[in-house]
Amino acid sequence: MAGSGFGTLIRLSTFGESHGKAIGGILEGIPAGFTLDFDELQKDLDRRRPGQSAIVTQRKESDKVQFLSGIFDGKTLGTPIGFLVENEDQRSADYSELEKAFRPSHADFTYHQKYGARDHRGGGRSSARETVSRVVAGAIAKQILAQKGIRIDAFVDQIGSLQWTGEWNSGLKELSESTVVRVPSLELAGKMEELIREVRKEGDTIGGRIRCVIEGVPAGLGEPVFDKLHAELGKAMLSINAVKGFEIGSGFDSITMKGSEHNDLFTSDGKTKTNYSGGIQGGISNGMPIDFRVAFKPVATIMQSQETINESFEPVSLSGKGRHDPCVVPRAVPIVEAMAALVILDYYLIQNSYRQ
Ligand SMILES: Cc1cc2nc3c(=O)[nH]c(=O)nc-3n(C[C@H](O)[C@H](O)[C@H](O)COP(=O)(O)O)c2cc1C
Ligand SMILES: C=C(O[C@@H]1CC(C(=O)O)=C[C@@H](OP(=O)(O)O)[C@H]1O)C(=O)O
Repeated sequence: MAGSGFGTLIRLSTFGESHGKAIGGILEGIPAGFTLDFDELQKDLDRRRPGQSAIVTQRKESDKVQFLSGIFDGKTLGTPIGFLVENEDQRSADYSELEKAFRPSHADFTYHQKYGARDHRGGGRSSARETVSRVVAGAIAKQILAQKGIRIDAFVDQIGSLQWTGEWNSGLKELSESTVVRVPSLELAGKMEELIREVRKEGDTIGGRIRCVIEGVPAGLGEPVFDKLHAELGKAMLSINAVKGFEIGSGFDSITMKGSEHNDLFTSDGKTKTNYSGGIQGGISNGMPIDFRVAFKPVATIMQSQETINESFEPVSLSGKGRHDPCVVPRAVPIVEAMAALVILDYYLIQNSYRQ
């Protein structure tokens, strides 16, 4: 069945439900002979892990990855890399009401309509628990890209109406990662954390935005016309749970600009003075930083009573149970980086296949 695999030369397939035995994946196309840094990989998993701070879901998972194939003596073999991460802290009884009723705006209703059968425990396959596999695969891709001088930095730049308006440079990454929210400002981090705590106290949720900057990408990556680089990045980002928007470069602000303001004028080294294109023109990277933003909704499970319907479409009221994120963006930062890394490595290898 379509839907659980992503990519062309670098191809990730994932499996698993939130309250099943394990989550895992098969990653194909990783070149042979690459020495993996397993501590670095675990760091990315820890950045995504539930229970990492007081402002995220309190489900406690160790998220230790077990590699089953494709790696020998710490080096990739070029064969499929099979891996899994066990689920350790499911509390499935919290979800018994969801066997028959649907949470408004989660995926309970649509999974039921599509398959006529679903694992209602913790949202089953629709839970963002699945993204642990993306982070394992993306961390491997990110390490390979780093060796080629390509770095991927995502960070939170908005929660609710609190927005970071500073100038990004990769030197800010350490600062942003030192805050639980993952925003590059200590002052704003405090305000954002406070906002998330308040929202959680009200039993509610709030949305936010992640910006991602990819530096060191050579000109030439991207496959027009249907597989444009920004189209693939857009698909990768929109496949992440709770994502509602993707903007590259000037994005929706371009609507009100004139060509004379918006054109990125060349400099003598083939770069451009401005980067409204966000590093991609005609679906092909132009050598400038790739720069995009991803909008996340306030997620569905709220600890307040709401009217909904059951499987017979009768009205029932439902109040969220279980352990949930009041705001998902701090934990989504490594997921955005992982999906970006899978796309860039895939397109890098495709581009190399054109060259002798
Ligand atoms: C890191 C992360 C954590 C999430 N945690 C929750 C959560 O605790 N509760 C919840 O209702 N949704 C959560 N979501 C969102 C749901 O997985 C998502 O809304 C659901 O699958 C429906 O899909 P859609 O919102 O993309 O349409 C999370 C998403 C991400 C990226
Ligand atoms: C467990 C994780 O996050 C989960 C994402 C999620 C959801 O609905 O997306 C709902 C909550 O868990 P459950 O699936 O048990 O309801 C979160 O705790 C994780 O990211 O590892």
